[in-house]
Amino acid sequence: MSTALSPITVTLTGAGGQIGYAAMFRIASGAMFGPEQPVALRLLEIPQGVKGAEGAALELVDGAFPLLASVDISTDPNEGFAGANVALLIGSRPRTAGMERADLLAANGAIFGPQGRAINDHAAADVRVLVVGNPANTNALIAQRNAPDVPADRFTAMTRLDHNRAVGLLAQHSGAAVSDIAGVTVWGNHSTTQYPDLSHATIAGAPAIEVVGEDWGRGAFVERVANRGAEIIEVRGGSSVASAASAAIDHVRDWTLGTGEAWTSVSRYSTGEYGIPEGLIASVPARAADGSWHVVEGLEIDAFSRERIDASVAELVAERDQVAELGLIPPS
Ligand SMILES: NC(=O)c1ccc[n+]([C@@H]2O[C@H](COP(=O)([O-])OP(=O)(O)OC[C@H]3O[C@@H](n4cnc5c(N)ncnc54)[C@H](O)[C@@H]3O)[C@@H](O)[C@H]2O)c1
Ligand SMILES: O=C(O)C[C@H](O)C(=O)O
Repeated sequence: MSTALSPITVTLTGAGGQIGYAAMFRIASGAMFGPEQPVALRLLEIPQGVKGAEGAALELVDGAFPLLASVDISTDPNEGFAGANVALLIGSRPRTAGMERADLLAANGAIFGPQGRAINDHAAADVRVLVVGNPANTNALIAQRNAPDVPADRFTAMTRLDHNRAVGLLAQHSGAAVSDIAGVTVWGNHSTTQYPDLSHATIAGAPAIEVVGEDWGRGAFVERVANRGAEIIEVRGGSSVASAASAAIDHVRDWTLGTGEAWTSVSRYSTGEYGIPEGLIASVPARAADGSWHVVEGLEIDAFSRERIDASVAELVAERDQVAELGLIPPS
């Protein structure tokens, strides 16, 4: 199919890895921007991962995707982010045996600092960044703080997978359809301190917490969603891949095309909403319109929710302070 629209350039880091592989074919097929919008893919890897990206690029050719305008592979962030409209930062340094949290943050700082600078200097003026690689929120903070010329609200981290998990598990538990569920929020960090909150959620218009009961809705449900990543690792023998790629596509699609009245969960640059310190990349309820996220404001937060949100935000503050001590973000 030929079309008059010019391609949107999407740069994927970690393109030779699992999530990159699962994401790129769906992006090429139109799942991210719709069935009319061509895409140009830029695959950014490190030398050890480049063969995986090359293999995927061969398969992209074999997919004969009508919307796929081009595929380029690079190991140089300055080249890989050149002209990027959307940057999916998936590649990161996983925690290995014996590694302390500070070592993990330092190793990722060495990735996300330079990538932030490359985005700052070479991406398109409208660039939108989604960080998937863990620890996603603090990696996004590092990238954002190293990109002073890019508006801060263009940097986001992925809590859409947590949001989708919450919606999926709520549907499964209640027997409702996913499409009947609204108003779920995941607050805080993409970690086990996150708070999947049903206080404002509805199932077919009825308050979710009344349908499922407070014991489950504020007990087992919260723990299951927060620990779902570990559950997947235990059952699959590896961390979530297709659901993570799908959530990344949902996040960017909503950001670009809008959510309408429904809200979702996005880790975005805080401007102080709900008492979250300014400058943290924290998960909040948000709608998207005209290419921007808008925090859903005015939700009532009861004592239980306040405590859970504060605990997750405290973890983000601690991570921020650690990367500041390591010199990975410039002083504020
Ligand atoms: N936020 C979320 O909800 C969520 C969900 C699932 C996984 N994750 C995280 O996503 C990340 C990727 O997962 P995966 O399963 O694809 O891992 P993977 O190991 O299969 O792939 C990672 C790829 O990143 C590449 N890479 C490493 N450093 C890079 C750099 N500086 N530039 C470009 N590429 C680089 C590696 O070579 C590798 O090919 C992990 O950190 C994982 O923990 C996040
Ligand atoms: O939990 C993990 O370590 C992987 C990933 O962040 C996930 O949520 O599946």
